Amino acid sequence: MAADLDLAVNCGSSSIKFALYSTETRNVVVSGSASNVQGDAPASYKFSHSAGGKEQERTKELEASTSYEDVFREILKDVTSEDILGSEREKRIRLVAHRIVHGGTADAPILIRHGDKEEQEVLDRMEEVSSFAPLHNHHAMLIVKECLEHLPESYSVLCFDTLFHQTIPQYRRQYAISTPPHKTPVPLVKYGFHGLSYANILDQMAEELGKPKEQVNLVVAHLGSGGSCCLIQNGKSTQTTMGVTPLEGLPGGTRSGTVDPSLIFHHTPDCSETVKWSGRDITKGEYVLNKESGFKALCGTNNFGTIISRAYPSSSSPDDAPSNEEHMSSRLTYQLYLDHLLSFLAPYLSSVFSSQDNATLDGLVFSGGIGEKSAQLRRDVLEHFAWIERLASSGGGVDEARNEKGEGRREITKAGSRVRAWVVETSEEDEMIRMAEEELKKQGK
Ligand SMILES: Nc1ncnc2c1ncn2[C@@H]1O[C@H](COP(=O)(O)OP(=O)(O)O)[C@@H](O)[C@H]1O
Ligand SMILES: CC(=O)OP(=O)(O)O
Ligand SMILES: [Mg+2]
Repeated sequence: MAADLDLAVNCGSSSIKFALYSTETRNVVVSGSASNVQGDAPASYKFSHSAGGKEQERTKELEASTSYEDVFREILKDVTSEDILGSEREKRIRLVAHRIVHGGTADAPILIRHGDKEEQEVLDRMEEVSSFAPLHNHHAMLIVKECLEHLPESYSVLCFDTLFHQTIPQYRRQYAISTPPHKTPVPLVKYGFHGLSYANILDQMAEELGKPKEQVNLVVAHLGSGGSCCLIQNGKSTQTTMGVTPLEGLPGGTRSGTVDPSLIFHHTPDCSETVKWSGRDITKGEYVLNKESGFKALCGTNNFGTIISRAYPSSSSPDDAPSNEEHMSSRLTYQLYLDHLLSFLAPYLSSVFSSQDNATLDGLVFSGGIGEKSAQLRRDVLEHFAWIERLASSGGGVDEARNEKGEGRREITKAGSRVRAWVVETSEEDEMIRMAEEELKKQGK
């Protein structure tokens, strides 16, 4: 049997999402995710696959100390087992599309296969970039190596989050800081991340609106363990909140987001010292800002669902009532997050409305784990922009029923709204497979 499946592997900071696609139909054959990877609780994964016309689900809880690459090894073994892929097992995999958060200066995806003469050079180049996405790149590259070695017949395609943001103008990429005296692995400018997600959301919204991508204007909030916002004008990224690394912008589960840069020298005066994290050295400053900050530092948990339920406890379940301390710290975390989010969304919306060539806002999109699941956050954001509807006497604003109850991709504002808002379930995996297949074709493989 010829290789008839493509695998997408999305290494997030706390999750590994994966999907196997049929090369012929692009239908998803297996899809799943691991959560709590490298977290405090033991990692677990689940996936579903169709067998004999029926959807079947498997789940597995792993030991607390399981490393990132061991979580992936378990998943690969399970997903390619004989009862799922038949006797050909992993030989059926034609290519693996990998999400690599930081691509450095790469301006296209990179396609490699075990034994290619460029293999080591690509791995070395990517390792150099690793410290610019400390929660992501190193782990993702370990998984690339694992796939190169254990799936030697398959191509690996590195799909970079940074590619989508190459259209951001130079004056927004540049930081107002002197050039360092030493050579850095990549120029110290804004790169931006979550690009695979933004590209997928743009595709979905163009389809939803029945418009060519080149005419679509969106303000997108991708809110997961790490969150960012993106301004998309005429189908191109023109601004985003993350920077030279994924630390800038919004706070996340364990990330500080933007803080006064001087803060770290007072908080952790020895910040250039290194600490071991996940088998490698990172500076203490980066460790504090990436792993000991964010929601976790503010209120003790990095789960935004828990934060909302503690900040706004329901009177119908008094048994689950949070302690006063949990309630107060969660409320503060929620208010801080909402405030930071609004401080990025407001200027993005105003950029669209004040544009000289195309001032139509097609949508304010909520996506990522938090954006897709938190109706309250979406409502609070939209209520902040209700003055636009009042000024225009549009009668628009949030549609409570669709915001609270709906499923999947949907508009959550009333007819006539000037700020039309949508929930879009992003699929970085779909975008990676599209990108990887295009690259394979381009290279005539
Ligand atoms: N019911 C919920 N309400 C709000 N946020 C939630 C809920 N369930 C999960 N989340 C948040 O979604 C995040 C995961 O989002 P996701 O986009 O999958 O993350 P990743 O950054 O790992 O790709 C979790 O860290 C959690 O904070
Ligand atoms: C770039 C980034 O923060 O990715 P994720 O949200 O998947 O961790
Ligand atoms: Mg993610």
